[in-house]
Amino acid sequence: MPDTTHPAPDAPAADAPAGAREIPTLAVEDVTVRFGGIVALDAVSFSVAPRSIHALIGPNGAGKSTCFNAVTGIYRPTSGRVTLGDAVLTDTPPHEVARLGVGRAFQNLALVGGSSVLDNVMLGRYSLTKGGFLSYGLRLPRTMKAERRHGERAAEICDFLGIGAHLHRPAGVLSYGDQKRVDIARALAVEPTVLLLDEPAAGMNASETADLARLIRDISEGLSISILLVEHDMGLVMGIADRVTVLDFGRLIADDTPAVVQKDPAVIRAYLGSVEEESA
Ligand SMILES: Nc1ncnc2c1ncn2[C@@H]1O[C@H](COP(=O)(O)OP(=O)(O)OP(=O)(O)O)[C@@H](O)[C@H]1O
Repeated sequence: MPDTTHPAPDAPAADAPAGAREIPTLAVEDVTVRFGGIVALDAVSFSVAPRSIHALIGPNGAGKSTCFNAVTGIYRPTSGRVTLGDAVLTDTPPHEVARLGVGRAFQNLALVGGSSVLDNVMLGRYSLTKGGFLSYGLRLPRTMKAERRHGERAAEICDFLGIGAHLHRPAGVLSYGDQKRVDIARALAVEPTVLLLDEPAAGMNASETADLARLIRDISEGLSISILLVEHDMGLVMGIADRVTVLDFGRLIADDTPAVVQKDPAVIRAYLGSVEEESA
């Protein structure tokens, strides 16, 4: 992936919800999620401080994806709640969660490969419009003016992520690293106050992962938003996170700075245990 060389885009357009960029705390409060007899999350609580890079880690099956899905309203917790400032995300339908300031990039690229980079990023933008996707389909004059403005903003975000040169190319022909950037651009197109990144380094080699670490720092510093990151690459996590929450079998076993978490005996045991299970 190329380095990010462009300055951060200006503050969001006037009709974007993030407005003057007050960044609220994301709080997971005593959240339990059960699937039949499986307790995927067991009374988990932690907070993502405004403008921090916060990692959520744990061995396979620890409950990380379940936690992301609870934050984005895809799963309803059995008990507990998730708040973003005053908004209760767990009372909000999934399609409204983006509008409240939560952007999510996915583990498996969910791009429309045959559509242009710009069109893919604009898909994120439609959640900000009053009429949504349908009003654009009808091509009303007012909506076409708004579409131009949204298109300009989407292009700015792509510039910031170093993919501005590819705006009109089909997303599917880009390198894996650049497709990942398109996915992140689409998540940023909702003008989030918190960006959720689900295993962004999966499938990347060491040099792509180093580029990604720089990109995540650039997003954090340039856009001044919070980032919650699920990631298995410990080098990446420990290198960029301000704080690390560790889950094991659905329970929170550590929540501290990277330096403290790395030395935590419960964390070491959880990871060693998972390695022993895999090799047994
Ligand atoms: N929709 C579901 N139905 C039933 N069980 C589920 C569902 N989603 C997750 N689980 C179970 O909940 C537990 C936590 O799974 P989850 O996918 O959240 O873990 P994870 O930490 O994201 O794992 P990985 O690192 O492998 O992606 C696992 O036991 C999993 O099998």
